[in-house]
Amino acid sequence: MKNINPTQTKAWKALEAHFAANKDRQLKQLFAADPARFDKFSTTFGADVLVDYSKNLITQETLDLLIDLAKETDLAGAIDAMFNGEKINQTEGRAVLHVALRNKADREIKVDGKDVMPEVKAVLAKIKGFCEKVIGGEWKGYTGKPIQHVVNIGIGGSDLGPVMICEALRPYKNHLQMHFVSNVDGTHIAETLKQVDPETTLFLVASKTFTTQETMTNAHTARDWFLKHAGDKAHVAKHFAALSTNGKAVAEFGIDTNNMFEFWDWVGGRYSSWSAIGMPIALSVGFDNFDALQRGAFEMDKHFATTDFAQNIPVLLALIGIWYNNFYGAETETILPYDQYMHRFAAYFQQGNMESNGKFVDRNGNPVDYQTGPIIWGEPGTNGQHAFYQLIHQGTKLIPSDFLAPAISHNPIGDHHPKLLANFFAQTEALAFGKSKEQVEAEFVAAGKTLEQVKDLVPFKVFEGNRPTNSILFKKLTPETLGALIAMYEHKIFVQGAIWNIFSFDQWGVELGKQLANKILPELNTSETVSSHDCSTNGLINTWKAWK
Ligand SMILES: O=P(O)(O)OC[C@H]1O[C@@H](O)[C@@H](O)[C@@H](O)[C@@H]1O
Repeated sequence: MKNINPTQTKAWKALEAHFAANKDRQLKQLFAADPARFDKFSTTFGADVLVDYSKNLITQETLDLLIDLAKETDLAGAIDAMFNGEKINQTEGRAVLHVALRNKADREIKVDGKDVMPEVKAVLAKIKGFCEKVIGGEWKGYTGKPIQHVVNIGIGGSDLGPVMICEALRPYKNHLQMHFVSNVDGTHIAETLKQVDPETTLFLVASKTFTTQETMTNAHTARDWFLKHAGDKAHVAKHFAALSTNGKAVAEFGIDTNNMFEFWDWVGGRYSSWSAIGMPIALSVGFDNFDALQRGAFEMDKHFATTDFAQNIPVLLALIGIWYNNFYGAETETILPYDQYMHRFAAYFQQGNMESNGKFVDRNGNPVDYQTGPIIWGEPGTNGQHAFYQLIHQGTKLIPSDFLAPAISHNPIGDHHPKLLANFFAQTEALAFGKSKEQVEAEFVAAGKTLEQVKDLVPFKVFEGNRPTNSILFKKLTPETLGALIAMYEHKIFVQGAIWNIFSFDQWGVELGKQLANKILPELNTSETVSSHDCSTNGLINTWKAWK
């Protein structure tokens, strides 16, 4: 991967000039000037996904300049480096190969000269066999009963993906009851254990490192609870499995290594749902659907790796994001799925994006003097409409938004889906074109008011519009389509990190808090007044000691 400061490129300077000359650009005018704008600025992925990026503050010239930026910063080289297993996660000395986990082609992918595909396939086959036994009822608990409940214990990348995907694929789920415990707050495990039966529960301890405080604490509590009921430690083997890269720690915990499903250090936590970390998905919807999810992602990988930037969906979305982030000064982006099954999708990419590109140091180790990753947030429509859309429509901040919706609902009840989609279509229209003072006045007049009567109210009812959006309409939320959408956002993040010249696959920013918490924990276990910190931290700890 080349090491190029994006702001020093010719393309960046040209983009700055282009922005300065066009910063008052209006979507209304862009659409009025070109009735074919939708045809020019929308594209399809296969037969099932339409990406409409026409409601963005861009022209062909903007896109051409952004593509120049991608070329000048050697995005093509970065893509090749990732797909070929180069150690692009340099601060951890690791390759970045979530694409290998879903590589359905007969393509070798080498790390340190060794093809990783045989191991990937072997673990997938082991997951398949295990899932078949558990789902089929052949895998029995310590009293001979089949498994009914699966409790995944993991956090961050070892939780968010499986939760999000299991929720999104609910229409495909079988009889197994899925539970997810992540928070170290005892409430999370306590409330979960109330719902399950030790005789019919399988615990999955999901941790890449198998050292994460939250996960290990919850796993120990789960094992203690289980042993209180089951008595004999030999029964642990029937009720605990591990999803991890750390075989030694798994064995020390007491999990039978036959029940360990391995992955590798070249799988980033937030990109690990495709690995053994995806076991809850395979258990919940069956291995074939997990495979279909991977196939959808693989199709997006092929598209990403082989399509010209001008038609490359993750590249286009990334470049448009850079346009707002680095030229318009937008701080945040929303992800707004009009699909209740996707209710954790934004939360998933909050980690995916913010942990990847929340970096202030470039690949030389120097602080950057430009903006990097945006703040990602969102909720499903239409709930968001009745909560925070006010600010997107009429606030003072520019919030580029992605709207996603399925054409066909899994639950076609009455007229729910047309109503949902009417909102989906209406919102991007309202955001783009707004409502002018003249329109507001005309509405009042039509309702029998005089302009004099309403003049004080008019300004509050005006929508400036010109708020940019992408619309991603897909046929139905199938495993394949979900896989493709996830991979699309993964690659968008990759493209942005590559252009910003940052390392997207480490996460040192999570370490300091962990370190300090480890230092504070023993201090909480004494009755002494604490004075080793700043006065605020001391004050908080000592008040807690007085109150507990
Ligand atoms: O899977 P383990 O190792 O438990 O890590 C869980 C999570 O920990 C956090 O601190 C982050 O580093 C995440 O990227 C990671 O997914």
